Amino acid sequence: MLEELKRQVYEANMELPKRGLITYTWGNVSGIDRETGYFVIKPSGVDYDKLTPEDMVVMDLDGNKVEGSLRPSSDTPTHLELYKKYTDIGGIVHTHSPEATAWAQAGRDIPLYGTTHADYFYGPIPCARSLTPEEIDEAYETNTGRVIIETFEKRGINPVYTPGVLCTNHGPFTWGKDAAEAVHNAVVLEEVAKMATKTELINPDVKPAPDCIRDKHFFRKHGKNAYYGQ
Ligand SMILES: O=C(CO)[C@@H](O)[C@H](O)COP(=O)(O)O
Repeated sequence: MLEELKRQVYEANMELPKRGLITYTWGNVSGIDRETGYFVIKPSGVDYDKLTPEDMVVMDLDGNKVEGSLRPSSDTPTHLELYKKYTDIGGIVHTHSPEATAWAQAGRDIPLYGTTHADYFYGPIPCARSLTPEEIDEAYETNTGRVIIETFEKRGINPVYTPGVLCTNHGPFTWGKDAAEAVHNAVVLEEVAKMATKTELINPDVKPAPDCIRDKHFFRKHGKNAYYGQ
């Protein structure tokens, strides 16, 4: 089932090593078919050079495996929480890309310092709080998804306009209208993280760009209602 979605998700997963975003199996991509409510995700722990479209695992929104001989990614519960909450999201990526993961480990938002950032993210890329020991022991990946949602709700951030987040002590998650766009946003997030690190090294007193740069660049590229087909 969902052979075309499996192919799209497979190809999106294979883009991660091509773009230098992952080492070994440190990452995963999924995509959802909103008609069936099933989503397709990379299997856990499989080397990327051994992956095939047939290896992709099909899950339902109750967290049950619908099809697939392999175990779904260990981050599947995080993808699941985000798909259940945000019906505009069609694809999700998680990586341990080094620049973005360094900001996540530092527990810092990535400030909006320039137009490259503003073209894709309407404001700082938020860093979700670390999980409590109880949350980690209870259900690490599920609670990672819930803390992402908590971060966006508490800070009034629109996940359609800011399609990415850093998870403290872990790494970045990005999303988009489909798996390919989620990967595109993951690549941009890593580049923006790299630029921000260098920006602060060059000028430790640097201030975020004015809101007019954010507004002009983001909405020029995405429009107020064009994002995700809204
Ligand atoms: O953070 C972790 C493990 O600590 C995960 O994100 C893995 O890096 C990816 O695992 P699989 O997708 O292969 O299960």
